[in-house]
Amino acid sequence: MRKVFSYLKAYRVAIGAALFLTLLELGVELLQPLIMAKIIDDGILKSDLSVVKFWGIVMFSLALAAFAAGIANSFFSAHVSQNYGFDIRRLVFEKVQSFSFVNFNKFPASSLITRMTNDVTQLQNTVFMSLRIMLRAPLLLAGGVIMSLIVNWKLAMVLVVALPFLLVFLKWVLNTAGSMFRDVQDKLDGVNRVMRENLMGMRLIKAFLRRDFEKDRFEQASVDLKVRTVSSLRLIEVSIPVLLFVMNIAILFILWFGSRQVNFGTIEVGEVVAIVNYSFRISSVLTIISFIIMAFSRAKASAQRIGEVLDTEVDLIEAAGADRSLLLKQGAVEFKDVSFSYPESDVPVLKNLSFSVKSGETLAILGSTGSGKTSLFQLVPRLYDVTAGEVLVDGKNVNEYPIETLRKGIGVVPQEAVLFTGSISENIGWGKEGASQNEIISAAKDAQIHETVEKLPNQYDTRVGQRGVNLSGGQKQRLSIARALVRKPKILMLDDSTSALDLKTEAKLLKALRTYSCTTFIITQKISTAMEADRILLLDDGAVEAWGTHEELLKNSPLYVRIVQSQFGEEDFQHVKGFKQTSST
Ligand SMILES: Nc1ncnc2c1ncn2[C@@H]1O[C@H](COP(=O)(O)OP(=O)(O)OP(=O)(O)O)[C@@H](O)[C@H]1O
Repeated sequence: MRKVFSYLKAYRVAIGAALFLTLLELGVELLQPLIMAKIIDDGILKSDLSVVKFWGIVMFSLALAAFAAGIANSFFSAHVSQNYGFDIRRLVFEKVQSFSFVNFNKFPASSLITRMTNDVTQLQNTVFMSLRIMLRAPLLLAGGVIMSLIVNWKLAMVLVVALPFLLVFLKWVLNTAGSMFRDVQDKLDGVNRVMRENLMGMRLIKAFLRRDFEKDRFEQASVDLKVRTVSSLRLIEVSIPVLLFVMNIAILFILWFGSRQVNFGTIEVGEVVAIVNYSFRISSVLTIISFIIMAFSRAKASAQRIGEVLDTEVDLIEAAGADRSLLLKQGAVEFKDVSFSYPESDVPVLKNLSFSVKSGETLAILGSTGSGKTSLFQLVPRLYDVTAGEVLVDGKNVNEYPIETLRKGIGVVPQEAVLFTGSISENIGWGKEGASQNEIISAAKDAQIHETVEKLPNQYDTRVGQRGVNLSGGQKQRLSIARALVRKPKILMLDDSTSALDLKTEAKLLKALRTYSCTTFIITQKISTAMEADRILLLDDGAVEAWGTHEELLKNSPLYVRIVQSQFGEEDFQHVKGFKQTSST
């Protein structure tokens, strides 16, 4: 938490200015009752109008100065709080960008969004409030007591006795409210999670008629948030009457003692008025302090949550000795006895895989669902690290490459096409920083999406709706492929990315890919696609069932033969066998 607040150091000058102006305002506020006492005792009670006039003008001038100081303070406070919020949001965003998937598992997306938005706003508001009033309130409290002691120490002892009780009580409220607001922020994560899932799955919810079910789910999350918020606020609300009750009793004492002393002639009326005035100011300050406590408790919880993100150790890091000069030149890939299990599970997903793909070759990966195809993909660009064995690119372990170099040379097309809000052009160009329009169009042509884009109302400037809502599945897939092609990767990895394409379009795409000097991995379920590859890797339950050319697999792998038969039927199977044998001779 301390670390989160330490980023305020960058604004120490503006903070200093804001605090100085607060002190100015505070000084005026503390002087006012004294001047008032002077006007009453030396002016009104002695019927001396010149004293009333003089001190009246002084009081007015001071009020003007305090007004100007207040405005300037607001300016500095807003400057510091907004910039600080901006910095924290950027830091959290950058940190999240560096997260590995293991880190992501610790923080659900909805929670990260709340931390980057609501939690940062809480901090921002608290910093603003601190610079405006948080310092002023305790100082006014202490100043009020000191000034009362100066006016008449005997009478002011009432305040000296009452205040320690109040301060202990306030500390208890602060600690208790802190943990309660932590719960509130966690419940807010819950509401965001349900909301996010609903917005993303709206089509499914409508198609499955699950509106009422989702409504109940949302209501439950909302009720949880409301209950927690109400109980936290209630604590603060209850604290205000307690504070005021104690202070009112203290004021009654002051009036009772004061009036007796006035009768005995040991104290001036103005002095009693001044101390009562200070007491009322202290009462109002205590109310403000309750609200400050609320803000601070919330900020404390938010700072903890932001601190958790910033302090997270990114476990997938560049090796200390990564060779910065290393370049990914050929794109040859070799798996050497690779085993892998996801970090939070002991179940091996890939078992002792060994195979290699020469530069420029195409490898098709086949296997039943859950056999580990996507997991295998993730090891090449180091989205995960192997548990055992080695993944080599151009003969070097992937760990030896700077992560940026490695990933720059790889074009990944994920199973589910991910598009961003923006134009078609921007979505394709996203794959390569500074891609020219010609490069974008050329990639689109090879990905077989150019003709489709040309028919759109604004061609390449057509906006892609949220997550590509205005595009078909096949169009989204081809845009994703274009995005990977535009970076002219040395290794291209297509994760079942042609599943929504018709056979003719797919054939054209595969032909275009041959013109790229890159090593290509294609996860596919279709034998017709696999047959186009130089080699095929057949995975079964995370292990290599077979690896080789189509013909070799037909000879050596009964499982491959069964898959071919199931997709082509016995008659066409003979044809497929013959066709491939003929074409290879
Ligand atoms: N993030 C994860 N954490 C833990 N286990 C996972 C994770 N992702 C996948 N798995 C498990 O790893 C195994 C292999 O999954 P993977 O996605 O690699 O299979 P796949 O062959 O690509 O499947 P499909 O063809 O259905 O896409 C599965 O049993 C799956 O449950």
